[in-house]
Order: sequence, then C-alpha cells, then structure tokens
Amino acid sequence: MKKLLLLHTGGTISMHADAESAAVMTSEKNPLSAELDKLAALAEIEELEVFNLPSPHITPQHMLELKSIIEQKLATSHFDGVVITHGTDTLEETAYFLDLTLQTDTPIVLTGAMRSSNELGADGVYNLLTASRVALHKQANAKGVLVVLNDEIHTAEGVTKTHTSNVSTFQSPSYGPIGHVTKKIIHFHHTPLRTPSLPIATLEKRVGLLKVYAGMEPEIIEAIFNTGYDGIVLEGLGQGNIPPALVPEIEKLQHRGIPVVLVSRCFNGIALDVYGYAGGGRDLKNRGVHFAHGLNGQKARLALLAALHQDDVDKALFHFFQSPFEED
Ligand SMILES: NC(=O)C[C@H](N)C(=O)O
Repeated sequence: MKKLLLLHTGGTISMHADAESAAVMTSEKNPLSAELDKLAALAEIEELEVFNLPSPHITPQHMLELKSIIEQKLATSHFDGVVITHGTDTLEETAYFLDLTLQTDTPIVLTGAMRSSNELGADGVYNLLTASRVALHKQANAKGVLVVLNDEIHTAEGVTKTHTSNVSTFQSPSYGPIGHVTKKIIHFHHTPLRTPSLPIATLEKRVGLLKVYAGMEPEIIEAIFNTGYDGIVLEGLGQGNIPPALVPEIEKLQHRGIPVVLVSRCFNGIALDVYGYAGGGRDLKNRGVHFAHGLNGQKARLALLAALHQDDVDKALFHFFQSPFEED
C-alpha cells in the first residue's frame, strides 16, 4: 500500500460556520480528521497538524518550519506523496516558498477550500481527496510543488487566487493548469519547467512589496528604506514602468545595496525592459533593477527573500532573475 503524509496548517478547509452568527471560525478539532476513511482505499495515511491557523496569519517563518518538517519526514520514512491543507488566502505563497526551497522529487500538493466544513456545498473533503489522488500519482513526481483545487492541477509558480469566494478561484493566468482530475483518471497535459531552487535554513531579512500607481509619491519608498528593509519588490505599471518621480529613490536604494525587483501589476504577462523613457523598464534595468519574469508580486517577494539569504547574493540574484531567461 502507498503511504501519504498529510499535513494540516488550518484555513477554511479546517473551519466551520458558527450555528448562531454564521461567522466562519477556527475549529478546535480538525473536521478533516473525521473524514480520513474517504482516503483509506488510496493509501496508508500519516496525519500531522502542523498549525491550525487562518492563512492570513501564516508568515515566511511558518513556511520555513513547514519546509523543515517535510524535509525531516521525507528523510526518515518513505512517503509516496505529501498533501498540505492550507487556507486559500496565502496558499500560493506557501506553495511557492516550498517550491523554491525544497529539493525533492516526491510530489507535494497543497489544497484548501472556499467553503467551510459544515456549509452547503463544502468543497474541502472533495479537494482533499483529489489532491491526495494527484500526490499519489506517478506522473506527479518531479513536477515541483503543485496546487490542486476544483479538479485542476496548477504549479506553485503559475497559480494565483483570482476570486474572493468562487470555488474556481485558483487559476494560472499565463499558462493555465498543467492537468485535470476526473472521476476516473488524472490527466497531466503539461510538464512544467522547474524553477531554480534557492535553499535556505534561516530567515532574518525583510523584503517589502509596493504596488505602483499613477502619481505615486516618492516619500513612500523613502519611508520603506528608512525602516530597515533589505529588499523591495515593486508591482510596476504595464510592461514594467514606474512614474519618473520614483527614479531618484530607486537610485538611492541601489547605492545602499538594497536590491529592487520589478514585476507588473497586470494580472497577466511579463515585466520587461522595453521603454527607454525616465522610469521605463529599459531605464530601470540600466539602473540595476531586477526583473522577475512573470512572477506576481507576492511570489517575487519570496524569491527575493530567499535570494538575500544565499552566501553570494549577487550571484543568486543573477542566477534566479536573469540567467534562466537569456537567449543563447
Ligand atoms: N478559503 C480560505 O481558506 C480563506 C481563509 N481566510 C484562509 O485563508 O484561511
């Protein structure tokens, strides 16, 4: 029989709606634990409650702790797959952090739910079942960390939460899902390219994320670096541009050795060094700004955070943000 490691971290999938107020609340006893008989035919399950947190309470420190537990479990016993239940609000960030920092071919699949355990149409147990089927499937090997909800299989790198409440909230805007789950078969139709990994053991640095807007005031950036950030990600405009008033602040950051990474605030596409005007992508690249090539802001923030913890930060920034995208 196959072996599955099931790790709970909290989120709506582990919550219930209060009978009186209808507010969705953290459950003392995880409602999923009473449903494990539904997975019994698939595998022998080892279940562990790592946290019981709503996902807005999850920090990179929790992600690091989760990563260490996975490493330790995979080093001491054989598991055919790992499933992690997680709140959906920051699920993509934990998935991407694990994808960046873990080095294993064992399938690791995150799942969650949009409706809590006792709500009509609750999607948690169903998502847990399909995520487990994917994690135990031989084709899930060596595909990096995956996210499975609503019968779709997404990569940690591509996926994002796109809707506040709809059960089909998880989408990969640039590439679509890499596979689908049906009642009978699991159909992988794409093989993702693996992202370069940035292994880390500790977290001491701070990286901020700012959304750029028309007429953005330079004082915001000044305020950020006066409060001790080690790196900044800007969600720029369009193909990767910012208002010219911000450029002197970007220069100050460069002089202080604080790396700046640029992504686009657009929902789809890649930030690039196309425009040569003041604050345009070409101008920013010439000033040493790094481009995150299709990552969204919250994931670029984690990539920069991980890069800042490498022994040779410049090499890590180049290795991660530049070299994989250069044409021969
Ligand atoms: N659907 C969910 O899981 C949302 C919840 N606020 C969480 O992320 O914990």
